[in-house]
Amino acid sequence: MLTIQNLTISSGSQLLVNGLNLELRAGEWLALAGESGSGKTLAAASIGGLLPRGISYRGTLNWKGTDLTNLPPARRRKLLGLEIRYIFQDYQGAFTPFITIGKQLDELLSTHTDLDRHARRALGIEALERVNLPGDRVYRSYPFQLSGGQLQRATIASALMLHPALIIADEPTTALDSLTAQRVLKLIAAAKERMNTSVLWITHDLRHVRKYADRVAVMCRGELVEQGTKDEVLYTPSHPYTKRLIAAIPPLSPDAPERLGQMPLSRRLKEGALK
Ligand SMILES: Nc1ncnc2c1ncn2[C@@H]1O[C@H](COP(=O)(O)OP(=O)(O)OP(=O)(O)O)[C@@H](O)[C@H]1O
Repeated sequence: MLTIQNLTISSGSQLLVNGLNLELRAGEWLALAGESGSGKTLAAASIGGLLPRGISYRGTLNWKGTDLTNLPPARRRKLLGLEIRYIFQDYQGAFTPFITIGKQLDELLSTHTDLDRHARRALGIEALERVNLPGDRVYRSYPFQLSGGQLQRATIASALMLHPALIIADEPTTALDSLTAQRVLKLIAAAKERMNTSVLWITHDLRHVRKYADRVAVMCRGELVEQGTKDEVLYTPSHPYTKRLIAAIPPLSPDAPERLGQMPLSRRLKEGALK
């Protein structure tokens, strides 16, 4: 479905991502993990043509047989409205501040569908209710009237509303408290089940990976150092960097750090340090 081959991203002479190869299948949740600065965000941004100014790339990006590197702007806008949707860590910037959530959902629907005003409103409210928000009220609200967690759920409602084939989620839970983060993960997992949506989940936190991902790819300093099924990467990591990343996962229970720290890695994982 999505194939990335030999993706190289640079800023002037500085190489930021080096020869990345990745494949994402329909209905699959791929976690792209790695420490801050390892190139995850840039790799994900290149898929939608969203690289910052001054950053260039080469390589092959293929989406369902379409070459993403040479898309005309109108086709790219349509692709990003309908088929591939991003969810970012900075959900505060996802909506324009002084336009109601409803109007912004309505604009998206009127751009990409032929639905009439009533059907668009109903669909917008339904999308908000699917992410457990009080649909009618949030539809009439301005972004600044919502809490951080509500706003992130509204961005997810917007991203899922048109049943995209791929969600690219760039650390969407980092700024949320852990309960809200769990809720967001569950919402995306439910959408994956319901609509066979593929998920590219960018994270530096491997704790969430065990529960939700099918496969894991690990980046270090711009290079892919390891990829495989979740179990392969988490339980039998082969690269020293992956081993360090897993060893650095904080234990879940505050009263058990020493006990967990003394356990062999495989047992720590099984005991839930990665839930
Ligand atoms: N606009 C830019 N201009 C120059 N260098 C950049 C730019 N954006 C990112 N970089 C550099 O590219 C490298 C990869 O950055 P990227 O944001 O992809 O990392 P990341 O793995 O997503 O990190 P994080 O988890 O902190 O988001 C870093 O060294 C970063 O400093």
